Amino acid sequence: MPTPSHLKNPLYFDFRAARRVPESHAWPALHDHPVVDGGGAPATPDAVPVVDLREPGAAAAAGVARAAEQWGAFLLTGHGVPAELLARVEDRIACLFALPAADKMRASRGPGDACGYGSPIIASFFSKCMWSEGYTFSPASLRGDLRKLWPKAGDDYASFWFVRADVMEEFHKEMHVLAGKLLELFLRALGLTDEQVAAVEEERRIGETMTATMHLNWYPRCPDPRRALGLIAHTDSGFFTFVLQSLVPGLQLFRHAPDRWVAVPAVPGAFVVNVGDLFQILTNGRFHSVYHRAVVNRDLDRISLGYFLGPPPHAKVAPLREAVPPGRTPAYRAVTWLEYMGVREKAFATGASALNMVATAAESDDADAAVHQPPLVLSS
Ligand SMILES: C=C1C[C@]23C[C@@]1(O)CC[C@H]2[C@@]12CCC[C@@](C)(C(=O)O1)[C@H]2[C@@H]3C(=O)O
Ligand SMILES: O=C(O)CCC(=O)C(=O)O
Ligand SMILES: [Fe+2]
Repeated sequence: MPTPSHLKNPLYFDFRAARRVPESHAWPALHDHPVVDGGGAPATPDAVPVVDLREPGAAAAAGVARAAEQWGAFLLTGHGVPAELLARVEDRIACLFALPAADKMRASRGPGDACGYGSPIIASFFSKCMWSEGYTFSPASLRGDLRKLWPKAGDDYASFWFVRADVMEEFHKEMHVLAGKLLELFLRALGLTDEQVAAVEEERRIGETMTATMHLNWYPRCPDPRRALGLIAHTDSGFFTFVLQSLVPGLQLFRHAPDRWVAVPAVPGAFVVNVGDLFQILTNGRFHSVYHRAVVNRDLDRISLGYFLGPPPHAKVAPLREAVPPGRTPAYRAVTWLEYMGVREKAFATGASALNMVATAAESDDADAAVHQPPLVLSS
């Protein structure tokens, strides 16, 4: 039988055909820290915090404050996005990744592009490859992008994404509203009163201008999961991220004292919320971004969706006045998201902390980015 053409494409690593993990995909130092279960009884040291949006305002705000200060992440339940919609979204994602390689490659993310198919941006900073594929897109322009990528949608691809873009659009609508609610809750969690929340929005227009980007991950089952890595340890760079993980767990959060990876349980219908670096800056370091990674599985494919919220790329983000203690200088200088991405790229090259690089001189000694992250020793 002739080899299907996509398997001859040297740019495409065919995870399905792999019987072992080649050197190109084998990561050193994956097991330097133990992995513990984050699904234990609430309030035990390793239990990932849960915030239920059905709780009365003050209780939810207190839960968010605790989680964002101590973990930089939490499981969000009671958020109101229908389980049935989430199931359709997961189904759409699975269909996308099941497309023939040639179709996926057609959407390849080129160097310098923010959106497209392939490995995420962070992969380019490492010489090893990750055991995953991804697709990044802006939900605001999804239909147009799909039309460009797959112009034949509607006939050849009739059963595929384009005709079902409505599912992702419906999801985006729900998430956009939820993101606004969560932003407000985060501000209340910082201790801002209703009036201060309104004044911050009036002055900074954070909620009004917040942008959303979606990144879908596919982690194919892997013949030797102890040697491979689905997604390298990182912090998300924006304000905050909603992660929807399938029923196959794989997301791990890094925790100190003692250093360990906490495996986030797969809770049906829940989102994981990650605090990102720009939110650490906005909150003057009160809420901290979370270092996390995704591991792979021997028997099961895993998919996840990241819904990333952040400022418009050229808007300056500086610590909120209300978050800076009286008489102190802000802990970080103002940066745009684009500028910060550049700083992070340099930080990856030198093993430095990007957050420390944008800390103000007066505060950089106690800016706590490095405290929450293990050194980046994985590049080889
Ligand atoms: C909005 C974004 C955040 C992200 C870069 C991006 O422009 C789109 C993809 C996102 C992602 C997903 C995987 C991990 C990550 C570090 C990456 O390389 O691409 C994040 C980026 C981020 O949070 O900086
Ligand atoms: O797959 C996951 O659970 C995490 C994904 C993630 O961290 C990301 O897309 O930034
Ligand atoms: Fe992430």
